[in-house]
Amino acid sequence: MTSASQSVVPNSVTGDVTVWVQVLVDSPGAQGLYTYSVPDNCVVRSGDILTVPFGTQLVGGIALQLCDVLPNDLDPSQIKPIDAVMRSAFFPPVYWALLERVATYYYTPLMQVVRAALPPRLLAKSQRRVRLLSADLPDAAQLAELLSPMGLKLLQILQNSKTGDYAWQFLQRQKIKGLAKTVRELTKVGLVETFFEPPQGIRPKLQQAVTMLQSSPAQLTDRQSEVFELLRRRGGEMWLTELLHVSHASSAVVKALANKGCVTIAPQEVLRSEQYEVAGDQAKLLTLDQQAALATITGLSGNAEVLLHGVTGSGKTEVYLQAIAPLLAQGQSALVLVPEIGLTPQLTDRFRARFGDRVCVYHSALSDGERYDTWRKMLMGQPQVVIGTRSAVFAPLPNLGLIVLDEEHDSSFKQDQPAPCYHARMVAQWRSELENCPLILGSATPALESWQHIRTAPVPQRHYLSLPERVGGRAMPPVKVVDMRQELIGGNRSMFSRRLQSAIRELQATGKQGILFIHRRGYSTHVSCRSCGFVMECPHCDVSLSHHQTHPDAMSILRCHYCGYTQAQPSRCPSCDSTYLKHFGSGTQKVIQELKRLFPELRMLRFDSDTTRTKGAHRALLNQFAKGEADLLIGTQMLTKGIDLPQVTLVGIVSADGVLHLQDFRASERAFQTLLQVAGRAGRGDEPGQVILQTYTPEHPVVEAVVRQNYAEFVTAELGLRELLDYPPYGRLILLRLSSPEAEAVEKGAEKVASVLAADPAAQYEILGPAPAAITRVARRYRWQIMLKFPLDVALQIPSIERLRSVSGSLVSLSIDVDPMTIL
Ligand SMILES: Nc1ncnc2c1ncn2[C@@H]1O[C@H](COP(=O)(O)OP(=O)(O)OP(=O)(O)O)[C@@H](O)[C@H]1O
Ligand SMILES: [Zn+2]
Ligand SMILES: [Zn+2]
Repeated sequence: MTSASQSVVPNSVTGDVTVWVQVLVDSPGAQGLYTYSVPDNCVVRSGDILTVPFGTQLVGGIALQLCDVLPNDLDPSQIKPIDAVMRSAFFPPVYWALLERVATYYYTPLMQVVRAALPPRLLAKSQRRVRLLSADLPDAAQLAELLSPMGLKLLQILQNSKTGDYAWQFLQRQKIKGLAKTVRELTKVGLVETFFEPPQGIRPKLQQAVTMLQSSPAQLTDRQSEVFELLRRRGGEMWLTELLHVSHASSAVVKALANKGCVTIAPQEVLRSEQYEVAGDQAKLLTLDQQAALATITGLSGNAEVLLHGVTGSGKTEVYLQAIAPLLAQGQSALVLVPEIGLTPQLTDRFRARFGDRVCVYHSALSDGERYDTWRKMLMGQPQVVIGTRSAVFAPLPNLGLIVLDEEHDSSFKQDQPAPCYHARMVAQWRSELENCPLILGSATPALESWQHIRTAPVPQRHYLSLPERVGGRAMPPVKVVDMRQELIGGNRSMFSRRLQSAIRELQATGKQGILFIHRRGYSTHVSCRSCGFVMECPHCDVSLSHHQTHPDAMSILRCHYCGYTQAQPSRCPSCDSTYLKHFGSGTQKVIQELKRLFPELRMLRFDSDTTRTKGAHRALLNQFAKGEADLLIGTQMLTKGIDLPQVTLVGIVSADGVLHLQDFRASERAFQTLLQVAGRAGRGDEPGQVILQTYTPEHPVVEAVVRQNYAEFVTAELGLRELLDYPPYGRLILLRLSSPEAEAVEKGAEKVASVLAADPAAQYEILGPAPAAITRVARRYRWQIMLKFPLDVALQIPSIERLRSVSGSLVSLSIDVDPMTIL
């Protein structure tokens, strides 16, 4: 594939030079680019959305590249013309350059990247229609002279349409010879145009609107002038339903106004978006550290990268807000990326309070219709702030002035599957280069990669900015470690230490609130037989089943967190028939049951992916908690981030061990980040906070680092270990994942792929594996992997994927993960 960035050449058809266009075709059968010719009367630019003939169909496509020489293996007589230009200059050229870069770096076909970037079904099922442009046609004699017989026939058909338009497929059935040519003929003389109708379900939503036409019409009835007056006071335009509702008038009254020529009633596009209501808010007086950071950021011009390293509660968000405000005033837009939807409500509220409806939210939990509308709003080019998760890094914002990645260390910025397995931080770096705008990476616990990237290379465009203290001189909450082995020795068999219990009791007494962090959702992590040791496992995956039980009398359910398999818990051990099945480990549900037993009065809210599945559930739960409707918020990973509630004085970590003992070279880094983030939720208001961290391994270096809350110290030690092993950020990785329903096929396939990799003369990598994945079977597929370790500063070059796929065998699927984050 060739680069689209060099191809902003408008089609200048002069003389007999034929112009060819290379098109990215949106059809499941399409691979790579296809060449079409551009008909004489047609102007194509790269970035246009086209329809092209493909096989027996007409499909959507995107013009990537224009050329005036045909690749020499192609026969000009075999090349078909494009059918029509549906939308001109839909995408700016730098946008294409970005998508191409993603495709190349992540070894993914460009069309797949396009699909990841575009809202769903934008091209896929769009329907092409033809419409009459004007009702006043020239007279019959003139038309007969102007048009071919087929042209006349088409015109007649369209005139018979009530709406003046017909679907292409309908017209094809009307026996018009050379429909495409005929439509072009009519287009050329300005009688018709073709357009894309968005797919069903995501077409623009229309609603009747009433618009005032005169300022003070005479001769109205009392009722009519009342309604008219109301409309005028509301700015002269209202939705019909709203006007009827507010004025208590009947639609006959409004119709009468329309008949008298005072108003029009016409359908208008409603842009669907999440409903919200927030009070306005003003810029805060910055602390000295914030001021210094903001001064650097606003002083940047063009491409630059900033690491904003601010401890939890140091006011990073306020810096983003004040950095964005002047951009909007200058007509530029900003993109703010956040890791998870769970923490967007509070953040989006803050942005909306400051910038009102110039804020758009874009994430995968929106309905297709909402996503489509948000896209349209973005493309309209008004200065705006888009807040979104990972995929919003592709938001087509014209005139981008700044990109912010909040909580940049978070692993949910990386897409694990499907391809492209991109990291939004990487894509944001490219985008800021291509758009020539600054990028801010914000975190209390920066990723080692980001820290190393900014700190080591003394490049003028990279800035390290620090906010070492909390706003308002608030203290960081002290972290108290409780050794759970000592508790056991002291006779406490509960999962709550005496210290945590008394802290919870104190919460209740003083009316404060607390957050309890548990590593796992569900009830317990696994179920096994005390008599024979049998562990209940998923029949489709090599993992143990988790036990779920919503309340003590509810049925016990076993669930696989990898494939969703669910079964009732048997009453006897399937292996030895004993009745001694026991639950091990504690999930959110078990913690809640235990707390209910210890503190019958305690009001609790559970916040994990089980309770936040429905739309708006995050916001509802957080609102309830913020309003003081519960004493304790109990949840998983999700509540480590972003929650900013001044009344929270206690954070309890029920067991740090689950986070500490993961088997991956990033385990320590992740554990440190998670624990420090969750600790940071305490003491953000006027009352000081405290953190109680329970563990069986208090001497673990990560626990010690969390107690000292010293990022730099932790990072220095951790970087030393990484350097010894050439792991990132001292080397780079590509993970090849193979899977198959056949155990033997995947093992053989992995070995063959590894031997091709080893035989590559250009190889600059070290091969680790092939080896079975840590979880060797998921959803009935056996999994193997091969890790390639590259030194820094060499290109991540591997043999072609087609080659690797061809040797891996037909039963095996192979995917490539560049810079993998999870290696399970
Ligand atoms: N200059 C300021 N004056 C007064 N209050 C401020 C100021 N800056 C921020 N705040 C408030 O301090 C609180 C913490 O700020 P913010 O949430 O932005 O911190 P943060 O650094 O993003 O924290 P975290 O990383 O923990 O999410 C917020 O309630 C915010 O409104
Ligand atoms: Zn048993
Ligand atoms: Zn399973």
